[in-house]
Order: sequence, then structure tokens, then C-alpha cells
Amino acid sequence: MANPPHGGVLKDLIARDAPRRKELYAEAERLPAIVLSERQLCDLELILNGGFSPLEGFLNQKDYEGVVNNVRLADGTLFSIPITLDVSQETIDSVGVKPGARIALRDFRDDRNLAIITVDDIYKPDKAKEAKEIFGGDEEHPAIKYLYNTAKEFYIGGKLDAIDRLEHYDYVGLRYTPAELRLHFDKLGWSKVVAFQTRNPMHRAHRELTVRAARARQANVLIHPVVGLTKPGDIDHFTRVRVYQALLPRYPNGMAVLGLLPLAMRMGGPREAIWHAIIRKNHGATHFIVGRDHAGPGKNSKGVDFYGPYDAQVAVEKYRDELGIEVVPFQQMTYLPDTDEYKPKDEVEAGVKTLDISGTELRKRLRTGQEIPEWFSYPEVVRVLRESHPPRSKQGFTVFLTGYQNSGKDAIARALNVTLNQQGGRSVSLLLGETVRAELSSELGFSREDRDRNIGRIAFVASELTKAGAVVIAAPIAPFEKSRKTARELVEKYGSFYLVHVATPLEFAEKTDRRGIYAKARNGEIKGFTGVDDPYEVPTNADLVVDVSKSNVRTAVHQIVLLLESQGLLEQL
Ligand SMILES: Nc1ncnc2c1ncn2[C@@H]1O[C@H](COP(=O)(O)OS(=O)(=O)O)[C@@H](OP(=O)(O)O)[C@H]1O
Repeated sequence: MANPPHGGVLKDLIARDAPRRKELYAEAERLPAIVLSERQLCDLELILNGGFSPLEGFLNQKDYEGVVNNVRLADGTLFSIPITLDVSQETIDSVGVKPGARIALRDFRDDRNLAIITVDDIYKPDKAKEAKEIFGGDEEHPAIKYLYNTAKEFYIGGKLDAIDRLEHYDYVGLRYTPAELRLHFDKLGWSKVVAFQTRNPMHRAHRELTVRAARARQANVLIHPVVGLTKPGDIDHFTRVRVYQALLPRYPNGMAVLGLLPLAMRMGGPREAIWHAIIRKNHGATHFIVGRDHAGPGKNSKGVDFYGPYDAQVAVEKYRDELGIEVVPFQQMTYLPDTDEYKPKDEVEAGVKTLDISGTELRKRLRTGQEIPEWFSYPEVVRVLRESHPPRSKQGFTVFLTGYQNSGKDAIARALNVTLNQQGGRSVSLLLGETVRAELSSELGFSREDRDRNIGRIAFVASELTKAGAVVIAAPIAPFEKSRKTARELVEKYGSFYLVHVATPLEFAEKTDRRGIYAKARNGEIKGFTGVDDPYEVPTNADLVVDVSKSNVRTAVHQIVLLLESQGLLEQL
């Protein structure tokens, strides 16, 4: 038998309201609607499926204040994170939010109505208090930033009627609702289940930790990773799920099950650990592992930890009697090379050699293609990670040449294109100014706004191609610093960006212009021509400056190749 849910009854609102589904669906069609954000959708999903039992809706003011001030709902039930529906004054006015009103809650991805809220109250939260009590108050905390910068001014409280579950198109078979997971445990005959929360890839240490926890409690294992929202910069959930799938056969005798949790994490350390335990209890687990710095966001910009490494363990210990799920605390696991085993740090005797690879170190090794030892991770897991994190020599990048018309940038771009094609290994896209003007920007002129828009389009295409692992060589005039900077920022989300200033002087460009374009600009046939009667802002942050009046195209291409090689981008594997 699975563990009883928090509050005693699983609030599976979808199952509860299934008999009225048609009616509710029809009613919602007639109601005003609030379109939910990604975070609100994550919260809604877990309210509707009972993952947040005993909640039956978004917190009203009494429950909210109880949770913030006393870690309890108004009726005294332990609950640690406020699940709130934030809205702006504008939404309140336009939707007509008032006590007693029924409002449809809509999925922004497909415009489907998922639930109806009956408004209990509308209140203005004390955000400073929420920030302090729930997250500790450090303004750099990601959830506090969210609270101040993204969450709207008012919260709406009220119970929900469930219309439909959210549609998912990825890993559907691994997404278990609490009821489904309970049934699954029942089918497997599991009475004790230790749940493991994670937002990171799992390696051997995690496998050892979970097996140890299971052995200590004679339990089975639920690997229950978060696939809703985690910390910005985390490895994407697609990669992580493939990692968990690769790891699963390493558990003996089918002793572990993988289930995905669509939670929006807050990174709230101690408060979040309590919440995580409640959620796992609702999913039927009897035990829950709380490790080092559980759900903590790490350090702030001054290098100070947001939470102490074992604050979360202290917090869950404080409420152990009420939690109704046994927390299994764990110290960080470490590898002992001399005996080829893993142990929690507190069990390692003084003087015994240990080895660890931090997340930062792992990311570096993935980036550079450096070896990841077998003591750290299984080869099949490393293979999955390497697919998503190809070494530098397989990553996409953009070379962005800027300079006057006829500065030699087009010739350099063409020559670089064939040079990189000769090397092979990646597809290369050449975005010459004239091609882009003809294919993407034919309606644009040469005003500042139009030039910015033109560079914006080049940057968008370059960033998408860079993301896909291609090389992009772009060569517009790009006379303005601001749009070059924006292009860099966009591309650097996905790969490297190199700004090459083709600094051939205007006089040289004009003198060698066989097409007579400068002559047309000088005699007024072309207006607002860069260098003649329109400015060119010299780049202040070029990665390379070349000048074909002093050398030639071949030398410039070689300089670029040397730059790319020095960054590890051209290594032949
Ligand atoms: N007013 C004005 N100023 C600058 N350039 C002009 C202008 N009018 C037309 N052209 C021709 O357009 C080509 C340059 O376009 P770009 O897209 O590179 O310019 S920008 O980056 O958007 O500023 C470039 O074409 P090509 O010479 O075929 O490359 C210019 O000759």
C-alpha cells in the first residue's frame, strides 16, 4: 500500500470532476479567461492531479499568510511554499475578477481551457515578507527576482474545477500523476518506496546513494526528476531524461522506477525540501532523500551561499512527525579510489583519498571533449551527455564581418566559406549583405531602423544555425555598434560569436571600387551611403581586425582560421 497523501485524501481534481467534464467545458467557453504563464501552468498541473494535496486551488489570503508566517495552511496543515495565482491590475479589470466570479484558466501553448477558478479573494501580497520568510530574503535569489520582476502585483485565491489535463508531447509514458504512480507501485507490489528528487543528470554517486537509501530501508527507488522549471542554466530536461533512462538498467532487478515531475522549482532550500517531501508523499512514496544543499541555488554574486549545506535537512527534521514521509538525510557521496567505492563524506576516515568532479568541472570536460572517467559516470550516460554537449570542434559558431562596402569583407567571407568547406565536419552558411538584402530584407531601405532590422534578421538566422551546429559567416556592413552587440548576445546563447572588423580604410575601398557604387553615392544617386553621407561606428570590441589594404584576403582568412583554431573550434577529431 502506498503512503497516504498529505491531509489524508488525494485531491485528484481531474478524477473528481470527470463526470462534469462536458458541462465544465461548455461553461468555460462562455467565461472570461486568464491565460496562464509557464510557471502557473506547472503549478496548475500539480493542483489538478493532486500532487499538491491537500490544495484544491490557488491559495486565498488566509492560507497564503498561514504558509508565509507559520508554514501552515489556515486549517493548520503543514505546507511550506505559497502556490499563488498572480495577476496584474489590468487583468483584474479586463477579466472582471471579483469574489464569486468564475474564470477559465487557459493554457498559453494551445489556448485550451484547463480549469475554472471560483474567486475567493483578491489580495496584494507583502512581497518583502514572502521573500524573507520563504526564501531567506537575499535579493539575488532567483525566486525573489521572479517575485519582484515577473510575478504580478495581486494574487487571486480560489478553488478549482478541473476540465482537462495538460497536453504533453515529450516522454508521455514517463509522466505519472500521483494516482497513476500509486497504482503502479501497487501493481509492482512495492510497499516501501524511497523517492529521489533531482534537477541534474545522475551519475554513479547518485546511483550508489539511492541504492544505499533503499538498502537501509529495505525499499524500492522512485527516481523523480523535475521536468517543469528548474534553475536557469541547468541541463535541459530532454537530455536529463535520456540520462535517467540510460542509468535505469544499472539498478538491479528492476528495483527503480523513473517518473517525471512537472514541478516549477523555486530553489527555496529548506522551505522547498518540505514541499518536495509533501509532493513525494502525495505520489505514494514512503521515504524521501534530502541531500546536501537540497534545492538550493548555490551562491550569490559575492560568493555567499544562499543556504547552509544542511539547512534543508534541519528543516525537514523539524517537521518529521507531521510530514508523514520518512526523510532519509544524506551527506554528499564521494569516490574512494583506493577501494573503488562510494561513501557519504561523513563516513570517510581522515586521510583516505577521495575524488570528486563538480558540475562546473563536468561541463568543462564536456565542452572540451576531455575524458570523463568511468568511476564518475557510466559510459552510456556519458554518451547521452556528449550527444547534447558536443566538443568545441563540433559546436556551431558565427563569424560576423563588418566594414565598409568594398572593404574586402565579402571576398574574405567567400574565401573563408570555401576554406571551412574544404576542412569539412560542419555545414557552412554564407550570409553576404547582398544575399540577405535580396532574400530576407528586400523591403528594407538604409535608414538606421531598417539597417538595425536587417542586422536583427541576420542575427536571428545566425543564432538558429549556430544552435544547430553549423558555421555561419555573415558579412553585412553593420555600421552600428548597438546592433552588432545585439547580434553577439543573441548568437552567444548558443555558441561562439567572433566579430571581425574589416578595417580597410574608406579611401582604399572607394579607390578600388570597380562597380562605381561610391561614385554614385558621391554624386547623390545613392543617398545615405555608409562612409559617404552616413556614419560607420568603428567597433570597440572586435575579436580580430584585418585590413586588405595592408595585406590581402588570404592573410585575413588565415588570421581568422588561427583565431578559430586557438578556440578549439577547428580541431580534427
Ligand atoms: N545607402 C546605402 N548604404 C549602404 N549600402 C547601400 C546603400 N544603398 C545600397 N546599398 C548596398 O546595400 C549593400 C549593403 O547592405 P547591408 O545589408 O550590408 O547594409 S547594412 O548592414 O544593413 O547597413 C551593399 O551592396 P553590395 O555592394 O552588393 O554588397 C551596398 O552597395
